[in-house]
Amino acid sequence: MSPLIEFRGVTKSFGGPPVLDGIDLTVEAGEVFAVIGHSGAGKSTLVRLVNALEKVTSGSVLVDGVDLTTLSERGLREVRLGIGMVFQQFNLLRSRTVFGNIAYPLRVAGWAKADRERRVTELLHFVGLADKAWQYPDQLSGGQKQRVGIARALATNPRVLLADEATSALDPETTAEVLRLLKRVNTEFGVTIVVITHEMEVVREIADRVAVLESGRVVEHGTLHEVFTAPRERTTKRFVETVLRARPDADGLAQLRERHPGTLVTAQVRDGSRVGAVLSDAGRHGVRFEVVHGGVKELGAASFGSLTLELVGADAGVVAVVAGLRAVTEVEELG
Ligand SMILES: Nc1ncnc2c1ncn2[C@@H]1O[C@H](COP(=O)(O)OP(=O)(O)OP(=O)(O)O)[C@@H](O)[C@H]1O
Repeated sequence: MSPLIEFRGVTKSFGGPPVLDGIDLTVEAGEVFAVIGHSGAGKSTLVRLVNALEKVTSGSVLVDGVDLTTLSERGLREVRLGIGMVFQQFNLLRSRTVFGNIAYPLRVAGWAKADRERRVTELLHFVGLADKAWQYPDQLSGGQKQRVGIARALATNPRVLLADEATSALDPETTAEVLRLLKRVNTEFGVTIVVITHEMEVVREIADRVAVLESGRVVEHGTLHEVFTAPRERTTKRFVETVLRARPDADGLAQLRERHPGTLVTAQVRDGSRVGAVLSDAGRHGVRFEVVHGGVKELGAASFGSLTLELVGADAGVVAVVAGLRAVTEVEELG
């Protein structure tokens, strides 16, 4: 892979204190890169720098090796042609049909009528809306509108798709559908995707790598696996916990204790961590176990999660099982 988008020491201010402060990030060609952060962290500003809707205050943004600060307005227009954008509120033209919306950027780019029709038809099939070509945006559901938005963004064959909170206006099921479509855009067309979101579930579903933005700074970044399984920063840990409640909180623990007087431990579960093998051996130590909290989710090609277990048996047996678990994964005894 090679860098397609690079932020080098980027600072952006609108006159007051910086909204982005010393951003160094690289998005590789062909990946899905997510930027997660709370409202006001600077996410939208970060993507607007990529298609030069905003200009850096200092530092530089490179797209395909070209420093945007060196380009004329004409040069920037050319770069923008290679970048598609998908919005939270879809931004469709209400007065145009689905077909007309998808064809619009092709008109602007001067495509001939026959080429436009071929391309739009192709895209309508790709996003599964061939039967809606002559409907108007107001006749569509939110998920359908976003599929039109994605088709329109892809019309001119961009190399990069910027999706700014593209699923934030959608319910969870529709969100999953739209994310699957974005993933297909990435795998079938090789389009590099930058996803801006405040939802860790979106990151889990789609991203290869993720950066966590807080008050204009990247506080943590890494592969999906790194960030989910070993988050370092408080903000990141909180985001991860929104996807998977790693261990019971204080109230939950108090309730669990009432029902489960045995030893409570939380064990991390990953592919190949052999937690199951250790537990199936617990009987040999005279220990029974019960899963009382937790969950396991897919993370790219792997699984991750945590299980809180009640272990019941003689002290020596419980100690042996906990030692067995510790030999294969991280274990926390809940006090
Ligand atoms: N054109 C502008 N002029 C002045 N301040 C701006 C401008 N655009 C953004 N800001 C400020 O920059 C900060 C970051 O905004 P930004 O929209 O990038 O954050 P965000 O993480 O995308 O948040 P949200 O999800 O709420 O949009 C905010 O404090 C915002 O008020």
